[in-house]
Amino acid sequence: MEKTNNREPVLKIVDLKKSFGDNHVLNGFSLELYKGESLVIMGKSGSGKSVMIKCLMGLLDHDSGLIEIMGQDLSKLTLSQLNELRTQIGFLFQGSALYDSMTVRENLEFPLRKNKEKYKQKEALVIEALESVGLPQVIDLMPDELSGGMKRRVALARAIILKPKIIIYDEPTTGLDPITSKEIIQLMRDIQEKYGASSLIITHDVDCARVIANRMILLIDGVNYAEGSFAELALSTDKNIKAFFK
Ligand SMILES: Nc1ncnc2c1ncn2[C@@H]1O[C@H](COP(=O)(O)OP(=O)(O)OP(=O)(O)O)[C@@H](O)[C@H]1O
Repeated sequence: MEKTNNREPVLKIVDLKKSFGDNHVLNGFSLELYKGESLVIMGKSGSGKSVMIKCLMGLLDHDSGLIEIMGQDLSKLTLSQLNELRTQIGFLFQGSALYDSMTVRENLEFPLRKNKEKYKQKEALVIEALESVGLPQVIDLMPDELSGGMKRRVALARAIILKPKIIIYDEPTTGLDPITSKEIIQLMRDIQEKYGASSLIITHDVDCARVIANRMILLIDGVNYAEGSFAELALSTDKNIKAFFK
């Protein structure tokens, strides 16, 4: 049974630990993501952000700790339950990650292929998702006919096509110029509003964090080094925190 309400997190990580041999990447990382919230995670390169995402998507086994998605303990799910849960999570991969040999339409149909009901409505769903990102006209183009910003929009359309309750953004503005970055950030806000989803955003981009974050966590040495609003963290005098806001 779904236990989501405003006070119960849609996503909960408690004391997550993950090592690769002597490389202790996550040493007790925790987070709670609430309904309708945008939570930004910032951490240096190599601090374990991708490892954390892989653990919470069930793509990598964690050593210890709890991961709960919409009230369901990930470690207790069968593969088919896990796959079902994954359909409720939209994922914007670093660098868009569209399939180059498929048209935009085929890229967007891809997440629908395992759901017979949704697949029947694929035309309407593809058009709706493309309209949400302002690009209905590119439906029959190939990815290499699109600009970087358009590719990111199409990738975002693919991430939301199943109307997910949680959207995970991995470096959503990386590789984009400042104006296109602003457009993508605005789009993320529009989508948050339209779909009422909760967003987990991994980013190095301070401007992105400033605009989008309701709350932030700084990940250092595999733990939550600091948490707070953008304004609270940006005013900190701690040198490790200040380093993020230079
Ligand atoms: N499958 C793996 N096997 C061994 N070590 C790994 C594996 N995946 C990640 N690591 C190690 O875990 C650490 C964290 O890597 P991770 O990719 O999570 O960093 P990140 O914070 O996402 O970095 P970036 O911002 O550059 O993407 C690194 O030291 C990396 O070498």
